[in-house]
Amino acid sequence: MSFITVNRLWKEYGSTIVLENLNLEVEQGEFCTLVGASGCGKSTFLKMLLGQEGPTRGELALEGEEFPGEPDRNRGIVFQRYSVFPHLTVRQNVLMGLELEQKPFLGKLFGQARRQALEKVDAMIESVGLAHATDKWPHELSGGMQQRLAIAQSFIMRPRVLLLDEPFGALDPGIRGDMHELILKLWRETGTTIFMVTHDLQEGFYLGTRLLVFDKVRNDPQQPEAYGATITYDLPIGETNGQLYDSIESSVSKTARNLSA
Ligand SMILES: Nc1ncnc2c1ncn2[C@@H]1O[C@H](COP(=O)(O)OP(=O)(O)OP(=O)(O)O)[C@@H](O)[C@H]1O
Repeated sequence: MSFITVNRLWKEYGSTIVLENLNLEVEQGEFCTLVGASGCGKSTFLKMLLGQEGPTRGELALEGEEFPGEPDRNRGIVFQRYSVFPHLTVRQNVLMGLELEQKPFLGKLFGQARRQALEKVDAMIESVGLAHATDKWPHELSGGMQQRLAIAQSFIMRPRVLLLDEPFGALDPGIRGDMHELILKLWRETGTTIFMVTHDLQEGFYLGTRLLVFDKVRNDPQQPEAYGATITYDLPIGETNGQLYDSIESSVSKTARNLSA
């Protein structure tokens, strides 16, 4: 049995078909990168993995069990725009998840439990390279630092599945390189299964162990909502040649032009 099974999965909103007939088996610890034209349903797929959206038809299973219909601590997400709490310091932002997990009603830890939690928090802050900024507020941090904080917030909860929705899309190229090394380090250390959406095919090839291309095989210009996207390529990284790269890029660009026409 695979860790994650996606079997004949469809997602529709009213008469709009967003995703059609997705089939996928993912093992624990894989790093899947998702690329595709804007509007092809990549974020919708992440929302289904998170439990924010349910399938219209088909099966989505975690270790053979139906995916929980609500987000839970097994699954974390990092968005492109910083999702940290502006009224909490770096340390408080990372501590918050542990406090809510252990004290769901009070949201506060005391004494020994708090000291133990803070040890973990400080180790995580160090691990993402923010040790010098522990007591700073989010507005005092650069974009890259805020994303480091969002990543720390997610990893401290030790999610089994981590969803990254264009997490580096708003960052400068130089900073993106540093973030790539950070995410690869944390992924190797934790063995978390990652799904990451990116618009950058090169980033997808560099980071993932597996590249999933979401694309529309059929497109009716008169009725763009009549057909959904599906997974047109599922490539183990390292076995891809330049010709295939060019053909993915041209197919995704063609769909992007159709969708924005
Ligand atoms: N709640 C909703 N109700 C109706 N339509 C929706 C809803 N959520 C998403 N959609 C539609 O589903 C399609 C896919 O959107 P989605 O955001 O998943 O695409 P995407 O591939 O992630 O795009 P991008 O790369 O621009 O973020 C879009 O046409 C969008 O309008």
